[in-house]
Amino acid sequence: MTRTTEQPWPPLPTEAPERHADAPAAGTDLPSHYAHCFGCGERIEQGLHLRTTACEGVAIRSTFTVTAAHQGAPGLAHGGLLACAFDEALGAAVANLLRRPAVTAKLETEFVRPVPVGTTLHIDAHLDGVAGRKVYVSAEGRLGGEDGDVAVRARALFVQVKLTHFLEHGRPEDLRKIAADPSLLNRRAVELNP
Ligand SMILES: CCCCCCCC/C=C\CCCCCCCC(=O)SCCNC(=O)CCNC(=O)[C@H](O)C(C)(C)COP(=O)(O)OP(=O)(O)OC[C@H]1O[C@@H](n2cnc3c(N)ncnc32)[C@H](O)[C@@H]1OP(=O)(O)O
Repeated sequence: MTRTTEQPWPPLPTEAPERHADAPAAGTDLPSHYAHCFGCGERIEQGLHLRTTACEGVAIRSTFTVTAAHQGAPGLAHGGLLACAFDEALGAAVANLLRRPAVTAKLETEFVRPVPVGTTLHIDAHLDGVAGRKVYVSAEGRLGGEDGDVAVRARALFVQVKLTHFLEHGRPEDLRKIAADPSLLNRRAVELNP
């Protein structure tokens, strides 16, 4: 079986991603983009509670601590939730560094080592290339620290979208909740009307 990482990446010619002039400075802790996001939201008790910091260049670093609520096999993280953690970290890289809203079109994950409950996964995500609205981004997750063994690799295609994407497709009652309490959404993450 061919491993994901043996296939060319990005899969087509791209331009080098350019960090937006207003992207958060390296070392800045990035707030959750939405309080009810399963990946980073503070209002989801059993969510992943990813924490993300901007790095130099076109990179970010996230941490995710696996809890008993995230099990697949006894004492081990569920692979789907690990994929979710990477979706979140990759999306945070795209949105915060390019400052444009984008959604995941394709996400590939490679599970290299089991991730036990109680482990903190350190996820380094970096933008790899841009082709029109398409943004190619990849990440590695290490066990226990930035020098730990790689447990998961992921790469994804994000497609930049307009604000209308969320307004047209989002459930009206959730959009109304944001209108009533704008603090649920971090509007500074991206330029909503570039
Ligand atoms: C008031 C609200 C404000 C909100 C503000 C938010 C701020 C956010 C801040 C911070 C976020 C950080 C964290 C987020 C983390 C979580 C991210 C997620 O989980 S996102 C949910 C899951 N993903 C979806 O639900 C997408 C569903 N899919 C779609 O909506 C469409 O398919 C979409 C937008 C991806 C593309 O549709 P088209 O009609 O716009 O464009 P077309 O022409 O189809 O595709 C564009 C290009 O991409 C290629 N493409 C699309 N899908 C592809 C695929 N699967 N594989 C390969 N290429 C693909 C196409 O071939 C095309 O390429 P060519 O330009 O022609 O070269």
